[in-house]
Amino acid sequence: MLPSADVLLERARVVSLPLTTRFRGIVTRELLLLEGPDGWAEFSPFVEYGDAETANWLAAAIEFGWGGIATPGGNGRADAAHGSPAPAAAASVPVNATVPAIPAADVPELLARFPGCRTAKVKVAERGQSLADDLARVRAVRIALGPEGRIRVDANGGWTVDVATAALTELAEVGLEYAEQPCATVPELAAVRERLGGLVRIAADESVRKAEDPLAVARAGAADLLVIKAQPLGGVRRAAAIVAEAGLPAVVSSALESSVGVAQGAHLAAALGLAHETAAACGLGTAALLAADVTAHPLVPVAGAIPVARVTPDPALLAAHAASPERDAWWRERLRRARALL
Ligand SMILES: O=C(O)CCC(=O)C1=CC=C[C@@H](O)[C@@H]1C(=O)O
Ligand SMILES: [Mg+2]
Repeated sequence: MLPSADVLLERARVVSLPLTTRFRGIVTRELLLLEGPDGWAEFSPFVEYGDAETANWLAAAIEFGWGGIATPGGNGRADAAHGSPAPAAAASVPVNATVPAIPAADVPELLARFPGCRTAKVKVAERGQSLADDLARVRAVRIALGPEGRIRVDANGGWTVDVATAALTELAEVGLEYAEQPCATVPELAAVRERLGGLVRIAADESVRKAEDPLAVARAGAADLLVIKAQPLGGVRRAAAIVAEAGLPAVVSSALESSVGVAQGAHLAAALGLAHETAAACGLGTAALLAADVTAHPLVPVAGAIPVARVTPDPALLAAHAASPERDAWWRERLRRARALL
C-alpha cells in the first residue's frame, strides 16, 4: 500500500537552493523533501514538467522513504527497519565533473569544485552558442584533465543529425568517451551512430527518461550505453530493471538534486555494480554545483567519488533555505496531483 498524500506531506519541507553556475537555464533549484520510516527522500521534478511526468518522480521518492532500499554497508535507517544483510565495506561511486555551458576561461575554476575527478561531462549545443564555443570548452577540459582524463559531452538533443555528425567528428579529435543525447529522437540517434561508424559512442538520456517506452532506444540499436536517473525513472528498482532489460552498459546521473536526491542515485549506482574504483564514472557529483545544500555534509566529490549513504537534512539548513509560502503550497499541491496518478 502506498502512503497517502497526507502521510507523505506530514514532515515534508520545500527548499530553494542557489546554484553556483547557471545550469539548464536555472540558477536556483526548488525541491520538496519528505521523510519516511526508511529516511529522507526527494521529490523534485523540474518546475516546467507536467503532472504525468512527475508521478515517476514521486514513485521514486516513496520507494526511497518507504520502500526498504538497503544501503551497502548498512548505514541507513532502511536497513534497521527491514533487517540488513551482513555489513559490507562502505561503498563509493566514482563521479564525473559536470561542466555547464560556461566560457572556456572559466573551466579550471569549475573543475576545482570536483577534486579527484578524472572524468568530465561537458555540456555542448547550448542555445545561443556555437560549435567554436563547444570546442574551446572541451579543449580547456582536455588541458585541465590531461591526456588520460575522460571527456564525455552532453548535447541534450540539441543537434540535427548533420550538425551532430559534423560536431562530433571535430570534437572527437580532443578525445571523447561518448556523446550523450546528441539528437532528440531515437531514429536520429541511430542515424548519427551509424554515420559516425564507431568514432564516438552514443549514450541515450532523454530517450530513456522522457520516453514513453524507455527500452525503444535499446531495441533500435540507437545507443551504445544508457544514462539512467533514479527519480525520472521511478526509483532504484525500476531503473535497474530497465537497464537489465536493455542489456546495455549504464551510467547513473543525477537530476540536479540536493544531496538527499543524489543519495538515491548513489544507491542505484550501487545496485548496478558501479560502486567500485574502476567503474565508469557516474554523473552524481552535481551537489558541487549547489551554492547551498540541506546538509553540512553534502555528497560532493572527494577524491573523485561520493559515498553510498543516506542523507539526513540539517533542520537549520532546511529553515535557512525554506521556499516562500506560495512556492511551498505549490509543491504540496503538485505532490497531491502526482500521488493521485499513482
Ligand atoms: O550527468 C551529470 O554529470 C550531471 C547531471 C546532468 O547533466 C543533468 C541533470 C539534470 C538535468 C539534465 O538536464 C542533465 C542531463 O541532461 O543529464
Ligand atoms: Mg543528459
